[in-house]
Amino acid sequence: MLPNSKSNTSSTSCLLAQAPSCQLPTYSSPLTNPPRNLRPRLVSVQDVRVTAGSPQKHKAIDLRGRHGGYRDNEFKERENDRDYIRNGNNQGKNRVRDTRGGPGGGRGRQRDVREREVVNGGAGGRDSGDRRPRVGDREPGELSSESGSDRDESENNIKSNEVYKTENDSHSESLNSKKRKFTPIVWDRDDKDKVNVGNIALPPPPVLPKSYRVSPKVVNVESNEVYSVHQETSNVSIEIEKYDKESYEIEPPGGASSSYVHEERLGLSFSSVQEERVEYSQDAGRPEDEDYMPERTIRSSRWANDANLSDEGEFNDAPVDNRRKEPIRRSVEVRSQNQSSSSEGRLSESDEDGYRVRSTSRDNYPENDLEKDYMDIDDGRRKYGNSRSQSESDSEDQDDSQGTPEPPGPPQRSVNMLQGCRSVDEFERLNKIDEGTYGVVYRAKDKKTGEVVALKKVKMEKEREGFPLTSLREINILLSFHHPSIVDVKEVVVGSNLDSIFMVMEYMEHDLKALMETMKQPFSQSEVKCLMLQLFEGTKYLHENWVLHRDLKTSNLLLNNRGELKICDFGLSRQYGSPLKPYTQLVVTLWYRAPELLLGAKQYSTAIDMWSLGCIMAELLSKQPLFNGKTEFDQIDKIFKILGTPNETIWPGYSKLPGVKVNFVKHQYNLLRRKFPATSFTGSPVLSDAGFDLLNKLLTYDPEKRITADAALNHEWFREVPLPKSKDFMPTFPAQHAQDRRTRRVMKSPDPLEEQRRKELQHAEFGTGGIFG
Ligand SMILES: Nc1ncnc2c1ncn2[C@@H]1O[C@H](COP(=O)(O)OP(=O)(O)OP(=O)(O)O)[C@@H](O)[C@H]1O
Repeated sequence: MLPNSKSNTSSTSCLLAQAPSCQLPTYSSPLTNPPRNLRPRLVSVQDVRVTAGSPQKHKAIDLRGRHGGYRDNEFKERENDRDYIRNGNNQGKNRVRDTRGGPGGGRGRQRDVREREVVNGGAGGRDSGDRRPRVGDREPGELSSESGSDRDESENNIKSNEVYKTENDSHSESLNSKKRKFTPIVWDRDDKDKVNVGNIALPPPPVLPKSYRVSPKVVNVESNEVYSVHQETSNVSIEIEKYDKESYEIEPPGGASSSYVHEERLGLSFSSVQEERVEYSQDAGRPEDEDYMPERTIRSSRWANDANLSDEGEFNDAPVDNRRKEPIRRSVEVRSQNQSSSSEGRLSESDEDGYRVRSTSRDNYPENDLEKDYMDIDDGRRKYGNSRSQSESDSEDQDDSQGTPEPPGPPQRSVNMLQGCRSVDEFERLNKIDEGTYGVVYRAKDKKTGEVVALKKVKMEKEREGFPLTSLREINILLSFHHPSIVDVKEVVVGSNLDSIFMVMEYMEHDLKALMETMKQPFSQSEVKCLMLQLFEGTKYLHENWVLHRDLKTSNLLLNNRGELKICDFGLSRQYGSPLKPYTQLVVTLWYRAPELLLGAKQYSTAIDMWSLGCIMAELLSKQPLFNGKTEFDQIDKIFKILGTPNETIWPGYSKLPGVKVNFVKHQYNLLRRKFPATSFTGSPVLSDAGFDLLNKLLTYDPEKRITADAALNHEWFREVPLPKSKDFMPTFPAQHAQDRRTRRVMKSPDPLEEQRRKELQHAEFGTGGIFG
């Protein structure tokens, strides 16, 4: 039985009747004409021609208008509608907001900060973000809601001891009446006879307006590669070139600066170059391309000078000069490592999906351009690891040093990419924000515009196998997708020593994990609603555009002082399609990992992100991670203890999951409600019945029954009092610029990539597949 949430029904419907525009903002998918009876297809640059001078030509140029327009024209408008509703129900508050202007609001905001007093730093004094007029922290309706929930408390406490089965089953009942959009099904014309086309609406693939930019070649002396970043509004392709030993060993006169190495390399004729391409854009760099750059030598480029002059470059962490010869030997080692391990790197050892071997026949390409485009990212790493298709690899890997066969497809670009990307020297480094395993994030200032941005440097020094796949994915996706709830990548810039690549992102003052660790009180329900709405909106956008994030967690959710939440870190994200294919289960940070992943399901879909959102919602409400397991086994045990051990009845197919071999203890009850009572005398986080219903639906075991982002956006919780706080009224917090966020983190969840590495080592040593293997 579902928790009773009727207490607020009348007020909700009343609100809606007054202002139907209270509906949450919807973000239309960028493509307007969804294909019928076809797989979603990436609109290639062939399909979308943007003439030179188009406003979309450069993302950086287009950015302000795009975002401004989006927010101003649509989102704001709807927010106003929401405010209007609140005003209609709260005249006093409305008056305050309308008449106060800055000063009064400032007082309100300070009270916000005081109430949520942060441990470090004063009460907002150092806050450099926008200061909006603030009113009191708690919404007037909030208290009444909680007290309203009190009425149901006794009933709910009884329900909390009901067998979880009942609650989970009720989800499916409630969903029966709704059309589930869980796994969009697509098909080829060929498949039509197998699939009932029915009325399934295909989410349209993202539109990919062409805006072609190319970068200088970037030398990675560690892996003996030269990268060319081809940046389009919609797509980034990174071309990786390797050079043969002889050419590489040419001793440059006058020293061995990396710039000179670069110069020597560019001086080679392409016939002496062994070239491997990781190419994502079907015809990027077509000779007739208007943006095609005439070849220039590095000598004539400012980059040559910069490389020598940029030792003071604030972003150059890795010395490169003395290692010029090392990569020659390493190059050979790397290749042999690749051959023996056939690893595509840390991410996809077991990733069986998306592997499209590029053979000499065009027929072997996926027909679906969208699929191909993203899958080629995986393919790229595999290709780089294996150098070629599996069928060819045995014979050809052995004489890898003699040359890599040309991949089929469009003619190879033989131009020099010396224009397009700016240098990181055009930014002033302010401080380091965070350092992950594969990226370092800095706060920096654009010297020209004064704009403060975040620069994420792609770490390459740990890469044995070249450009990190996670970064390729992230750059590709973040440049393609535009949504107010997804962090915006403005451009890609290159390091002054030409050995690194940076993503220039909008700067966000906080991530939710670091922020919560400084807060004394958790977010209120109305604040959590505001955050969750934005989170569902961003996730819905991703899923509608066929992308799984696969690492949603509080440290990957950024918050600025305008109350805007944005999803970041797309390193683990990937394109998905239908029919589903097996993907690696080693995704999603352990604490946020869905049970189907923990139990070894080979196929999964958008529901894994929804589980993570359930964990996040609980964490926002309680300021504590919901399931903080130390190992996979511990994680699943913690889940079962709270939600009850699943069975075949509530989760058909459960018993066949590979991980269910283990004899789990049978926990009979769902105790989640105890953690989030409707009222509390113990300080537990309070959650209304409707809120609890949503949380339960997010944490539903059966992925097929788990709520979708779209359905979650329409959940009653967001329409009952306390209404979601407007972003303008969200509390602001002092930005703690000067401190690396990671060092401040108290509770760290195990990183899935680290986990994978550990497992690979275990696997190599013991040949086991882990606890569930
Ligand atoms: N645009 C941004 N503005 C401000 N801070 C940011 C931004 N992007 C990322 N950060 C900070 O950097 C941290 C790490 O970013 P991100 O997760 O993208 O890097 P990562 O190397 O992939 O990290 P991880 O190892 O946790 O996966 C975030 O948790 C956040 O604190």
